[in-house]
Amino acid sequence: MSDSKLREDMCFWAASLFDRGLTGGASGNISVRTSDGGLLVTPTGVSLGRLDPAALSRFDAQGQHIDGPAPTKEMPLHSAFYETRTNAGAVVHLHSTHSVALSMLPETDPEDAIPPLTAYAVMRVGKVALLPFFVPGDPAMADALRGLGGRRSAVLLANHGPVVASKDLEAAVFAMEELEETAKLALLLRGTGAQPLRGDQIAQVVDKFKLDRD
Ligand SMILES: O=C(O)[C@@H](O)C(=O)COP(=O)(O)O
Ligand SMILES: [Zn+2]
Repeated sequence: MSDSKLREDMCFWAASLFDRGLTGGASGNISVRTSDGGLLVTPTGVSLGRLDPAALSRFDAQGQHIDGPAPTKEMPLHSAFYETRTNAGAVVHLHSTHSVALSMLPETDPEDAIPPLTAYAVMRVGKVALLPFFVPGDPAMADALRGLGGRRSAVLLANHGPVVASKDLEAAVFAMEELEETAKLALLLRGTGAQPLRGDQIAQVVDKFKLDRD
């Protein structure tokens, strides 16, 4: 895909996420792989609702900032995803309300923070690891992600928000939407005795769609 189409897509999806209230203020950030192996990255401190396609940060394939404004402070986290999941084509981080709420509940399983409530969540999101709280921009967050060895395409940062990597930007946005909807369902169903999918049901979905889920 051309650089200009990627820029347009980033601004389109960023505005769509912002307009739907999935992240507010200047929160959240997005990066996308370019055809030359570099990255286009949202600038720090800018609302996802007001991105300018001509004002995105650009990195070369060696990870050097080559033009555009200063990138998101979460660049180490985005880089850690690309390092450990070599087929990742996009990374999206938001402060979506229900996911943030779930990250703070004592019963949230750090190994499986977004419960497998529906087949679509299993297909789009997979198992989500809960990472501890870090101050935004702390490179230690990237080290914690590296510690997962690329086994997870989505993580939930405690008291902060979700981060998703996927093959391209549209897939990352779809996964993020499903992660947030599943977190919302989990909160709605809290204390009702509602059951997530059983292991054998998850295995059927994994088998049919040839997914990775360990
Ligand atoms: O929570 C934070 O401060 C960051 O993780 C964030 O969401 C926005 O930071 P920038 O991308 O540096 O604007
Ligand atoms: Zn954030």
